[in-house]
Amino acid sequence: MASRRLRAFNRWMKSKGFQWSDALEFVDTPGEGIAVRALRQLEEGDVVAKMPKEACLTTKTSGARAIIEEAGLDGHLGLAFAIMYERSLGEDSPWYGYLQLLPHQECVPIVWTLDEVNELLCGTELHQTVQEDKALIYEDWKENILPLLDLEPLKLNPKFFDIEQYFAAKSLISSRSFEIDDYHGFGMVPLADLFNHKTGAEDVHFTAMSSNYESGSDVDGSNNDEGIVKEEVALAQNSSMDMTVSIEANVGNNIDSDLESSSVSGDDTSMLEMITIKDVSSGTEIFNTYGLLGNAALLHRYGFTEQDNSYDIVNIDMELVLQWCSSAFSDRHSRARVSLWRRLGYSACGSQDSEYFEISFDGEPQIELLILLHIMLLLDDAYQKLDLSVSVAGNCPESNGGTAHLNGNIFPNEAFNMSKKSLLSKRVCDTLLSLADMRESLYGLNSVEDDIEALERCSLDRERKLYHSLVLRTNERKILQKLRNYASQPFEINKHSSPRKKLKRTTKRRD
Ligand SMILES: C[S@@+](CC[C@H](N)C(=O)[O-])C[C@H]1O[C@@H](n2cnc3c(N)ncnc32)[C@H](O)[C@@H]1O
Repeated sequence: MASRRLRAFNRWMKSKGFQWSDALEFVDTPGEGIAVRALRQLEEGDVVAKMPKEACLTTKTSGARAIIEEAGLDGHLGLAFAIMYERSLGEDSPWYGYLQLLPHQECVPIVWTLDEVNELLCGTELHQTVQEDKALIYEDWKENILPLLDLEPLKLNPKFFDIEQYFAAKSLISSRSFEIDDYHGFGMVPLADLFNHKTGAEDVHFTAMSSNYESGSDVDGSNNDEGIVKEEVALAQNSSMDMTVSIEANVGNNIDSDLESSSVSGDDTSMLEMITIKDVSSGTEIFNTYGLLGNAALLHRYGFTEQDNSYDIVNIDMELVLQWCSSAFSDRHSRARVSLWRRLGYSACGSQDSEYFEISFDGEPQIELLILLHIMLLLDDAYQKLDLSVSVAGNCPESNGGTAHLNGNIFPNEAFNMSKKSLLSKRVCDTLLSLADMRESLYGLNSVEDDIEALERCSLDRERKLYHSLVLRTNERKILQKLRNYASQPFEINKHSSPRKKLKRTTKRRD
């Protein structure tokens, strides 16, 4: 039996022209939220749901469109305003049936208190990011939303637009918005956002027929269907959203089994679709995937983590490397060596303001870090020789990556053949061990064993924030332990090492 809020949502979807397979069951579990399950076997390629774009909550469809455009609220800022605005209308909002199903906010770290952030995320990849996010979100609100409350003709009820409501709206956008198309931009897509995530195990894809102009209501639009392309639509910041489905008897606008035979199928640019990408067994949850994300990114955007997430990474900030340098060498030495490393065409991840080196799930450091440490530790003679060759060869064009230089004539040291193994001298390994200790010290006084024990004692239901932050902490610290193992027995490890996975940096990026 569907919960009351689900029944209301089903009625709302029906009234708005949503279509979904009667093989989908929406399951509402108190404390856990909603999941989608398969009531019967689904086959690869089944269109299991169709969502009208006009029924999605976007800056174009919201009643706040004129205010948003007049105030120049772009992107997520505009969408957050649209959500707050529709919420402020209560039952008068065309999205009331949808909004009543949503949680007030998602438990992502931006809605934690600053004390919780500082206590629970200390040392993790998210600590600084979330501190910065909270400050920036507050600034955005103060600069862009607050002034609108004073505008007489708008008559906005401040209660629905205060900072707390803004954070709540931002948390919903981060955890459940999709990029719809060029016209709508990001938006809330009812039904599509009911599917939970499983890393690397998607059952469905979310797709849209896109065209240059999407809406007849757009003054500039011309309903030109030329160049229609069927595209996978991304869940918010991600490249794709995959899902698994769950079952329960739907009331409302159920469509007989396979929606592909329905009248709206085909190149209909006004509809979004959910399509199974593999067979799904009866009775199992249907998952989407929000991308191949490590726990820092999962917690940051969606408020949960996964045990044994092989997409986890730890970063060593350039600042930490420079701290180590200044404890071992003069400032002049450090500056000159970093400068040579850069002139050879190397760089770290991130921007110049916040550079970092990745340590993979297996504990393998990014090669650029090894090369920097190698150069830092070169004896003066070798350094002078290398510096001279780089100068003679002229400025290294940036397009010519460091690898080419080191493999070619510019790097004269024969031993320097770019394999990780050749870079792992005793001194480089010792430095890696020091860096691992320095990085570890950021977690505070608790040992990793303390954290593991705390996690075992922790209840996911009652202490959600603590639980997920402990999963993040312990997994990061296990990677640092693997880095230590790597640096302690480099040749053994390198014999078996696999190519480092190229992982997308997700935690220090500004959304
Ligand atoms: C797009 S919504 C999915 C539907 C959601 N369960 C609901 O109740 O509406 C994303 C949110 O669902 C939850 N979620 C999704 N996948 C999860 C997972 N594998 N483990 C724990 N929570 C998950 C998280 O709270 C996340 O922010």
